[in-house]
Amino acid sequence: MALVVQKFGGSSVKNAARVLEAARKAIRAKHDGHQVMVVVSAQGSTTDDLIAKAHEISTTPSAREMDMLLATGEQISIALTALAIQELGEKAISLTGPQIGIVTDSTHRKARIKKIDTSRLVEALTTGHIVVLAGFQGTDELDDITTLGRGGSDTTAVAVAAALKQAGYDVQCEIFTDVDGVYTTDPRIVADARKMDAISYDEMLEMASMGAGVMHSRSIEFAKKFDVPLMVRNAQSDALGTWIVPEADWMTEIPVCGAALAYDESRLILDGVPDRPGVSHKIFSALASANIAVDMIAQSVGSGGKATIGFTVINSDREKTIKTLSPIVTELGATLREMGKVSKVSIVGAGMRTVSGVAEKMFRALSAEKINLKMITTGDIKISVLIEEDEVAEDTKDPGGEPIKKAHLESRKAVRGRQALRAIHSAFGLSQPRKGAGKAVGDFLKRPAPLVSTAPSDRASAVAKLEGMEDILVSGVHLNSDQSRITISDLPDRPGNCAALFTAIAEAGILVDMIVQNMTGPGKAELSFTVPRESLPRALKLAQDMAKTIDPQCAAVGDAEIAVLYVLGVGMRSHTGVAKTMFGALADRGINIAMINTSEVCLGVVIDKARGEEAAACLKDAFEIG
Ligand SMILES: Nc1ncnc2c1ncn2[C@@H]1O[C@H](COP(=O)(O)OP(=O)(O)O)[C@@H](O)[C@H]1O
Ligand SMILES: N[C@@H](CC(=O)OP(=O)(O)O)C(=O)O
Repeated sequence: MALVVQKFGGSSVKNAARVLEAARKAIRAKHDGHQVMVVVSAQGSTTDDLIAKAHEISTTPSAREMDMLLATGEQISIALTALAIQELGEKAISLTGPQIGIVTDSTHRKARIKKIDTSRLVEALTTGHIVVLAGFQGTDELDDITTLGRGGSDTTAVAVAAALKQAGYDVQCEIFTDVDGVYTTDPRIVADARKMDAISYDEMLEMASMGAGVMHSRSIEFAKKFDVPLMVRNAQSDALGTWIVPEADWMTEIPVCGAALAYDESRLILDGVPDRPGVSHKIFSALASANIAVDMIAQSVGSGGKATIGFTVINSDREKTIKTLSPIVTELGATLREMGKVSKVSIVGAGMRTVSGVAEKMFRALSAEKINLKMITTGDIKISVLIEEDEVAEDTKDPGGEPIKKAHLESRKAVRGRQALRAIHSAFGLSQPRKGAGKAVGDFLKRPAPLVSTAPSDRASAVAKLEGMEDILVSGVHLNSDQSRITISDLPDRPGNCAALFTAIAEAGILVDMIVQNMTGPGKAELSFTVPRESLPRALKLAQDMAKTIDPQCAAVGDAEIAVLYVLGVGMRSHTGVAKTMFGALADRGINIAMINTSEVCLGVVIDKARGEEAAACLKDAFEIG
């Protein structure tokens, strides 16, 4: 007998008929001989509607009261779902997050889970109930209600599954939604997006944090950390969905597995920043302390002792970011400006680590659509570009006349972003299946299952293990001293430059690692990228020739004296403390950061080669890695 945790998203409980369908699925799993837990979200667009209600009263509602309000959405769903199960003849009990003891920190509206007490759940399961738990909510140490951030019910489901796995249950977690699984990209935007059989934890983590709204990125952190098998599937069919599993060799054969669009980010630019050690730390540690996760960071190399730092934050953090940075901007004698509406398009794939020409293919596809890249950053297994949007509102009516989430309506306004997503999806042939997926999924499922043990003593030790379950997980620090960097400054801000340059580099068979492009002034961009040191002379010559062709004003310079330092783990970007610790440790030793890359599985910085070993050692100390 296994324990099945089924999560039904807002779309899957949006009305009575859907609630009854969800109830039937839960009952079927019970009749198949499993113990069943159901985690539900608020119905349809309820959370959006509640937010709108609050805004009718206050433009700046307090986060604590918002949590009190938003948690009610899920409370309605659990009662209705439990009633539906009872109506269909099975035993069910509904429970809120606070009732079962999901304890979080006090960061209202994006609280992190600190621990889960499984005793009430175990008791209800043991007495034969289908337990219906409210997603997205918990309670802090003051007993105040908290919520986990938009889409947070996935995180509740996987966290509870992880906790019950620690308590000895053979757990499987199913995320029911309104699509058949995880697609190569949002199927609402790209008609030939393909459902994947399987995707790795890291790939899904990046896809989710880059905008694939089908999963909440933090839920994947739990799944990876606690080895919870996860399947995303359709609430209205019995078809198998997509398994999210550990990385396997076949996944790296194709460089890109998916693409994502995010349209809820703001881009901020800091001009005239003094180019000296500790400045990045000052800026990003202030943001981290305010719990603001910075996404793309592009820091130009700088001239005359001044650098430009561009970065993005989600729109809801925009005002807080400006407020937090204002005193620092004054102190540094810098200026802070904003760019208009932007979209971010990203490609993700574990194979990207080793295959060359990926960036080139992406840039070429975008150039063919005459899409201008305002900012570029790369991560271990992803590349993101920022695109300026025209301020055009598209049709915002839902075709089915059903209540629709604001996020889905917003996506329709990202006209250039959607165009870019389609171009990239087609360039990488993503509608074609990845080889080897079927067999690999089969192998994964043959893993031995843990024995069920619910003895009270085991439960106590399991609860102890869960203390700090959402703490940062840094698994390693890696130094690469074999890279060199090329910087092209004064690039005219127009489509096609990056495509031309990286085509030449890819044709020469040179593997590009980090890429950062930033706007440095009106109509001017600066592009930096790293290549293996032995390829520097060839890559530099190509870059210089290309720079001259693009504009005689453009100059390319090479720097062989760099080292690239990576901090690896999960949740590297969204746990703001990682960047803070990293920049802080380097700043304390007066080590200057020349380039920064962020992603969920890796934070990378370029530093002076002479200080590489020392920097690696200080980061190992800072993260307590032996
Ligand atoms: N790569 C992707 N694969 C599948 N769905 C995606 C992807 N990217 C975005 N989506 C969108 O995510 C939606 C499901 O998420 P959401 O509306 O939050 O569902 P739920 O209410 O079930 O939590 C899908 O309808 C789809 O439009
Ligand atoms: N109701 C919350 C939490 C959630 O996870 O919703 P869904 O599973 O429908 O994305 C929200 O809308 O953010």
